[in-house]
Amino acid sequence: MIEIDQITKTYGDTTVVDRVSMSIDPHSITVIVGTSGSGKTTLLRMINRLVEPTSGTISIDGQDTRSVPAYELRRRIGYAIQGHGLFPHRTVGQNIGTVPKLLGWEKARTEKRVDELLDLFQLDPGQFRDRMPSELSGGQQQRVGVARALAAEPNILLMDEPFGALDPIIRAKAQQDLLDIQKRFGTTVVLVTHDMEEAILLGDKIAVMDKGQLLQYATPEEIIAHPATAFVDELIGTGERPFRLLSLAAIREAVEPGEALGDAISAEASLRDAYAELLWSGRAALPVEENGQVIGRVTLAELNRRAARPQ
Ligand SMILES: Nc1ncnc2c1ncn2[C@@H]1O[C@H](COP(=O)(O)OP(=O)(O)OP(=O)(O)O)[C@@H](O)[C@H]1O
Repeated sequence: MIEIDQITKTYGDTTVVDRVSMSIDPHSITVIVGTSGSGKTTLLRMINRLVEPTSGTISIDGQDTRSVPAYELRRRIGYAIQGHGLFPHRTVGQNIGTVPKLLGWEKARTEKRVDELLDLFQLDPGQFRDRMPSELSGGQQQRVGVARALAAEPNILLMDEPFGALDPIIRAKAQQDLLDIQKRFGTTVVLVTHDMEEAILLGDKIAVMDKGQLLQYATPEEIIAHPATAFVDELIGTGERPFRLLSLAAIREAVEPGEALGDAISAEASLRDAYAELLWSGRAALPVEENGQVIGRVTLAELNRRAARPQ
């Protein structure tokens, strides 16, 4: 559990983070979203003390972070940033092994971990371990950046616009990777983005910041249904609300018994995907398949119901 209590950062007369309090549950993904300059990065960096708070406290599992040397905190907490921040003159393997080396892991253990992470991110170790960062594509560099942040098996991973520089297809893949990895290791992830779509896709909880203040901290469903202020509403995009609700759930959750005509859709796709397919194909229902078997259908009527404002 990360407990942020009345945390404030001022530079001269300017308050960039203003008495923010929030509790972050372990094993969850929390997304901090807001416009440029709202204080997201500053808030994130106060968690690992890359930025020292002016006042307020942050504790991790009950321990005040000020009681731990900053360098030790930063070895314990993974940190990945936009543009990956890899060391240009070190190989991929050396980059990923940075923190294990600082922690004094034995060479064999570090090498094993490096190869394991490369495998996990679908980069063949034999092919990629000894390359320099400049010999990788942007998407590959970004994966190495996240692998490096995960190298010492941190319980907490901080990510600052990690997917900002990626094209839409690689970005969708990287987001899915993150969801899979988070599920597999149970890492507590705190991620900064200015993209509400990404926040809704990834976040168990979303923290909306504006001008240094935390306007709302709630589940995506709650934020879409009951935005705390006009600014939060604007950030969600009024015209997008029904589609955002539909994109939160998989088709599996709305399957009902019965038949439908035409090509089936995967139960893993989102309700938003089902809605698009229903409109595009002019059907009132789609067959739904899972593991190659039709398991029922999803109907336009049910999606209309689910896209309406929650009561
Ligand atoms: N070291 C610093 N000295 C003075 N002002 C700073 C410093 N670091 C950040 N700021 C100011 O604090 C405010 C918040 O910055 P921060 O980087 O936290 O915002 P952000 O929400 O992450 O923005 P972006 O999405 O553009 O990265 C900005 O107005 C910025 O200019």
